[in-house]
Amino acid sequence: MPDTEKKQRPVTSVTDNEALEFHAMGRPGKLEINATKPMATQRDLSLAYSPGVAVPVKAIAADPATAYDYTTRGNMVAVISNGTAILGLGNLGALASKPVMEGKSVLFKRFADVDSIDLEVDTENVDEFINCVRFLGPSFGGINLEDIKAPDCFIIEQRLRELMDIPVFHDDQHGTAIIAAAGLINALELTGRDLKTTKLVCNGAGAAAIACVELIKAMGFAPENIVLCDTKGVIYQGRTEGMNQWKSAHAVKTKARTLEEAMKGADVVFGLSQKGAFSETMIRSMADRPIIFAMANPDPEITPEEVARIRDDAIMATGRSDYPNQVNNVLGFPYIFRGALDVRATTINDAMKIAAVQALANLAREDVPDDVVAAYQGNRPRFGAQYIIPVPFDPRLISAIPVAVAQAAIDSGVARKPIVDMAAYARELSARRDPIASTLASLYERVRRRPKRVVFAEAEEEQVMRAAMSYANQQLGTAILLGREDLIHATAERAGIDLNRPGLEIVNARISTRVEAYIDYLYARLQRKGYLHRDAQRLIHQDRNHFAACMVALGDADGMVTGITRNYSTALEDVRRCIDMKPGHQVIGVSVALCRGRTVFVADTAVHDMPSAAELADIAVEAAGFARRMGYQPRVAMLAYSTFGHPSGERSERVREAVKILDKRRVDFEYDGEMAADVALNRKVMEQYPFCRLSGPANVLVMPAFHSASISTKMLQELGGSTVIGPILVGLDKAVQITSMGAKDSDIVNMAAIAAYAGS
Ligand SMILES: NC(=O)C1=CN([C@@H]2O[C@H](COP(=O)(O)OP(=O)(O)OC[C@H]3O[C@@H](n4cnc5c(N)ncnc54)[C@H](OP(=O)(O)O)[C@@H]3O)[C@@H](O)[C@H]2O)C=CC1
Ligand SMILES: CC(=O)C(=O)O
Ligand SMILES: [Mg+2]
Repeated sequence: MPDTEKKQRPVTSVTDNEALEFHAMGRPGKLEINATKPMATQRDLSLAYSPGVAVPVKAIAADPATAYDYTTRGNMVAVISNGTAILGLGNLGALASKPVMEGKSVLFKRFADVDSIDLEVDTENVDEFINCVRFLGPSFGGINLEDIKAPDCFIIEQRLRELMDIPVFHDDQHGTAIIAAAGLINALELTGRDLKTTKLVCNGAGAAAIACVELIKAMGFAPENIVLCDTKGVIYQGRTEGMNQWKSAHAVKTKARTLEEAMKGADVVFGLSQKGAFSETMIRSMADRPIIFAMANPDPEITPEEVARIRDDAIMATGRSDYPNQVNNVLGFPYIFRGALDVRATTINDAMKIAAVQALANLAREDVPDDVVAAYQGNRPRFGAQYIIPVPFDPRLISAIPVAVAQAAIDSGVARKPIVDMAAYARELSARRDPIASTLASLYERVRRRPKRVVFAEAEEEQVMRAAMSYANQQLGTAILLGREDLIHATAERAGIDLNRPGLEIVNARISTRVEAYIDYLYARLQRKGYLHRDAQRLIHQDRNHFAACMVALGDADGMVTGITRNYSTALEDVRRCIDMKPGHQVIGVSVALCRGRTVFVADTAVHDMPSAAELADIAVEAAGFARRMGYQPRVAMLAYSTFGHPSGERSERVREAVKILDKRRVDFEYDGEMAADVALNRKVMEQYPFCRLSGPANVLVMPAFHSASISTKMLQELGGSTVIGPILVGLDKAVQITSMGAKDSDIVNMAAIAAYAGS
């Protein structure tokens, strides 16, 4: 495969089954609603509901602006669709659009901390749709229209903008136009082209296409240099078939009648139409250094691999996250609404859109921070053909785009609550982003760049096999399936998994040529610990954990995952017989709990039952080191049931002692204790102890003993709605991870990736 083609290869792929299981697992769908105020006591209810609620009701009636102070309105956006143009899949109806709309809602939350709810309106009648939405203004700070077909979307958006006093923004139009324009500015710069003389063909003349063309014309593109095409071919002056007023506004004088004719010699082509609409002949006929944005989702008009096969001078972008240069409105809508909501804008106007375009284009020209380096395919992305637009995981987006949008809203007079200190606003925005998702993305990316051989010790189990397949599919390396071939094949057949694919390898311990080497290795380690040679033989022949751990110990695999069929401590004992701890380290378990945009590391959740003071200090050091490797500045709280001496007790005394040991060791991270969990996690409660040395709420919690660590993380997961990853084993000399019994395939893949990462 030529290098250019390799560079364009998608780096992740998911199967249809995985996609369905992802949506079905746990609570079906991708969203839930949580209360933000306590709802426990009679008093809480009296405040939240009758009679207390009457007070804000009257306040809002007297002054509607106070709705932003007393309700969710100011941070709440509705994602509304009728499903008439779902991605590039066409008109599949309101109900079928729900997964996409839920997806947009979670992206609002994930990227910009905007709360959002999806509303699917089951009508194709424009007036009915408008009448349904126009009365929803009091509920929301903004309306994000999505996947509504042209030309209905133009009428709907225009009328709703006139009827409502909050931003109404059709994402497929303006979101797409903003991102495409930013990418185009940069691609033109890279190819030395001038906006005024560049020739562009846009295939598609619907919502996204018309908005893109309008925006770039507003930015100075010459109207006569843009040719629009739709299913009937070129939109030329005088055409009557399949026309509407929005298409007519962009009709040009040209002899070209087909897309193929229009694309001859074109500098730029935008695809906002359908999968496969561009042929190799069309791409070949374009000018030198062509700019190709194939933006149809989920499958582009032409794939980067196809383009790379025929030209090596193209700048290529798609709407997908698994190729370089993702031109997708996900880079826009969360941040544009963030900025608009924060100044209580009445609308999102052209000045705000152009500010977003400039901010995005500029960001791609700056040096990228390290977390983007890891999250991007290949090496440090530098402004160039493979990097014309920031990646969605770029942590700078959350401050750069909303600030630009908010400033433009203020300057153009549509902000109801101008921001005075923009620098402070930018800092606040950065604090809204939790780094864990980009950290995990970087971790996966780093493994992808140096793929690893990970042995899945319990490959006869279905969820393990699924995880192994996903590991291979995501190009993280080779997944070694350890088990008996006949049983592995039987499990695969039952699960409908095709084992005949690259990246999967079966190792049968019974017939492996490495058995003797493993037995010798194990016997040498255990002979002075009461084990006979035949005990070592038995362990290697009969126990897959020992076999797998020896594979890792002797370099036949880079990492190992186990834990589904055996309890944690047994699996750990098996592994420890074969693998030592890293010199100068302690083996501990760290669990990563993600809850409502906040991440905390909890230790030791796996190894030490009743740690001594010295062991607690070691645990703090290991856990802080791990948090740092995951991209956090550790603030370690040494937890107890007491806080700074009250109430006193033997267990707390041990924690206090651990703090003194850390003092003596002069460690290079923040720590303090002993303290109760609320003091550690709640800034207000911590303020009652002004001498506390932590500069903010703790993000590393060292538990006084295994039982409290285990109980609290399990409660967080079951009752607190947290996602808990781990326990992740830290401090072993080789990369081994143990999942909990009953872990899901996605948990196992995470563990395999973490093992592979540690082994890199
Ligand atoms: N990357 C991104 O961020 C985004 C990508 N898109 C993608 O753009 C595409 C269009 O979406 P949207 O504008 O919302 O949908 P619309 O339904 O509003 O418009 C679709 C347009 O595409 C035209 N079209 C469809 N198939 C072809 C074809 N084979 N050749 C030429 N023209 C064709 C239609 O022509 P006609 O008018 O003759 O029916 C119509 O003009 C989708 O694939 C969508 O996924 C959309 C938004 C964002
Ligand atoms: C990305 C998007 O919104 C679309 O393809 O419709
Ligand atoms: Mg869309």
